[in-house]
Amino acid sequence: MISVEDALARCLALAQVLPPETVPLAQGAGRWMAVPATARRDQPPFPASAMDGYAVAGDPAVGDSFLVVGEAGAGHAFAGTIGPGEAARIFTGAPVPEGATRVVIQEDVRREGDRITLTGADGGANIRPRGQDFRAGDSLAPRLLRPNDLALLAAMNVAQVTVTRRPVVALVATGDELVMPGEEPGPDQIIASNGFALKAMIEAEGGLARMLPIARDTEAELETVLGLAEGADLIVTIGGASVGDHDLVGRAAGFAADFWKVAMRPGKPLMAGRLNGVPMLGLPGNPVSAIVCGHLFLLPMVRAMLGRPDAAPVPREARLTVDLPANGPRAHYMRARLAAGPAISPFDRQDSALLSILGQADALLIRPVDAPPCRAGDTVPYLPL
Ligand SMILES: Nc1nc2c(c(=O)[nH]1)N[C@H]1C(S)=C(S)[C@@H](COP(=O)(O)OP(=O)(O)OC[C@H]3O[C@@H](n4cnc5c(N)ncnc54)[C@H](O)[C@@H]3O)O[C@H]1N2
Ligand code: MOO
Repeated sequence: MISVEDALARCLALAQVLPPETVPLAQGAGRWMAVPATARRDQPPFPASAMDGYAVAGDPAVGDSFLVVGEAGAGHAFAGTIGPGEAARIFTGAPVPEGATRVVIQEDVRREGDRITLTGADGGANIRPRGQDFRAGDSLAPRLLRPNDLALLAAMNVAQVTVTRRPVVALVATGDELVMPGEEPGPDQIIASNGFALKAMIEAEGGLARMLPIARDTEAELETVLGLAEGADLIVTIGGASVGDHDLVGRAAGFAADFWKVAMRPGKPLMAGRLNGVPMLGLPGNPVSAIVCGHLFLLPMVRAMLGRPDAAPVPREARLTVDLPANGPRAHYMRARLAAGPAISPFDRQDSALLSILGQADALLIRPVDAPPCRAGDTVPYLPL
């Protein structure tokens, strides 16, 4: 058995960064930027009014009056200059005319014909300086593109964004006992569940998951289904990783193992290697084992293929709420719940078949190999789920 750290390093070494591609901005959501983007203009490109009102010069006081000599709207500048005693009607987003130094909001003005008199003063200049948001040449560093980033890129006049090609991950569930949700299981069958969590996890990270048909427990069928994974950047099998007579994944034709078995709980039978040259991760079948290994190894591989520098999970720290006994020779990733503090409470039941517990968990409390007993109040590492 190898350590979790060694297993992760080996998984990351199997994952190569994929090539970039250019997509229209409207298709950029959830994609990983491959190179920085550069603003092509200042924003705002001119001093802009922040309010509806009147643009005036100087530092006027209540009671002062001005002649309205023109109008500036968003998209329609006033070409003239504002001199002493003059004002321009102005609207939010409009370029502030030459000579004007502040915008008096219309609530602070009485208008009679083409004259205005100040009745109040909100005190602000109400002018957004040119380039206050960003300047031409400013750059946006690579990131997973969220909706806010797309608006920023659009404002920068970046119409297309260069992103890493999405890693295509083929998911192959194995086992005679499995049927898909909605099908009628036989008396000795269960519903295949793990692939649904893994697909959602992969896609939330910017990958594309292809769920292949369930492979029954014969070498021939496993080979057929693995053949359908052609074109995938990463093949992920679920189940059939352990030592039973029907655990066939490690013996699949074309599979060259890099490692098998990791000193961890859950997830001991994890394996990785290449299937006919394509990186392959063999997840254990127990639902919690498959999903925990998905967080610890599969998502880091997806991130590495995207070219993300932050591929490996980074543990955080929380205060333990209960005493825990010494840990054994396998690192334990205990399903746990976080509270304010943060405080962390492991669930009493840690069987790796319990999806109902995983559903209530929002963290994995990490108990390192051979960790001594812990007391309530001790600081412990965890990974958020
Ligand atoms: N003698 C030993 N037996 C086992 C060992 C061991 O070291 N020695 N390891 C145990 C551990 S730890 C795990 S984890 C499991 C993993 O075994 P496999 O990867 O071979 O998984 P299966 O046997 O195929 O399935 C285990 C369990 O999970 C259910 N399963 C499988 N796939 C799915 C799926 N897609 N969705 C939902 N549930 C699934 C399957 O029905 C089994 O109940 O081995 C232990 N045994
Ligand atoms: O360690 Mo196995 O991965 O369920 O319980």
